[in-house]
Amino acid sequence: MIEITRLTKAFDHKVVVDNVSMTVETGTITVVVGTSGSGKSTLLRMINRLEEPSGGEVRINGQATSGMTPHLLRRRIGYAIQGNGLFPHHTVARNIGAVPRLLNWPKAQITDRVDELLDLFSMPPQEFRHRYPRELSGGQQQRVGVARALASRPDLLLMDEPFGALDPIIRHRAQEDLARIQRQLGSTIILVTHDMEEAIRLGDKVAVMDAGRLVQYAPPSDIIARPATRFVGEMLGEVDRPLRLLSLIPVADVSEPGDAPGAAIDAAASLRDALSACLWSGRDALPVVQGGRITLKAIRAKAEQPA
Ligand SMILES: Nc1ncnc2c1ncn2[C@@H]1O[C@H](COP(=O)(O)OP(=O)(O)OP(=O)(O)O)[C@@H](O)[C@H]1O
Repeated sequence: MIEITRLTKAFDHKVVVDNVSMTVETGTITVVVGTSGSGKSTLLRMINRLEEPSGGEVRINGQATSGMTPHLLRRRIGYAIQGNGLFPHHTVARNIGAVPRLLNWPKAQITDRVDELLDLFSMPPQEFRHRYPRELSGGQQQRVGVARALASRPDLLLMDEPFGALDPIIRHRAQEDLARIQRQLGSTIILVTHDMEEAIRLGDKVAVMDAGRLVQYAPPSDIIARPATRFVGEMLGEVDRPLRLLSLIPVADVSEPGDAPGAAIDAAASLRDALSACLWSGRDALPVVQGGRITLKAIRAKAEQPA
């Protein structure tokens, strides 16, 4: 568990992170979202002490980071940034193995870990292990950057706009990869972005920052249904709110017994996908692959503004 208590940072008397408190549960993804200059990166960089707090504290599994040696702290915390920060003259394997090497892991264990991570990121080790960063696409470089940050099985992974440089299609795939890998490894991740769509898609919890303050910290469905401030509402974009809400709910939650004509939809698909299929094929209900059906009426009820 990561406990952030009254964390504050001022640069030349200007407060850029203002009294932020939040608790991040082990094995979850927390996404910090806000406009440019709201203090997101500074908040993140105080967690691994790339910036020293002006006030407040961070505890990792009960231990205050202020009492740890910064470079030892940073070996326990993975850090992935936009543009991946890979060493250009080192192979993929050497890049991924950088921290385990610093920690003096035995060579065979490092090789196994590198191959395991490459497999996990769908990059066959035989093909990619010996390549240099320039011999990879932007999306592959980004995956290697994340694999490197995860290599030593850190207590925590901090990610600062990790997908910022990717085009929308690759970006979506990278987000799906990260969500899958996080579930598989049970990692604890704090990710910074200015993209609310990304925050809602990835976060178990979303932390919204406005001018240095944490204005809402809640699961995505709460953020959408009950934005705490006008600023949070603006970040969401009023028009898309029902669709965003539907994208968080699986078909399985509102399917019912009964039949419907035409192609079936998977129970794990979102209500947004189901709505899309209904509209596109002109149907009022769809059969569900695993049995039962999903109706337009049930989808609509879930998209209405909560009372
Ligand atoms: N080393 C520094 N010295 C002085 N001011 C700084 C320093 N680092 C950040 N700031 C200021 O602190 C404020 C918050 O910056 P920060 O990078 O945390 O915001 P951000 O929300 O991550 O923004 P962005 O999305 O643009 O990266 C900004 O006004 C920035 O200019």
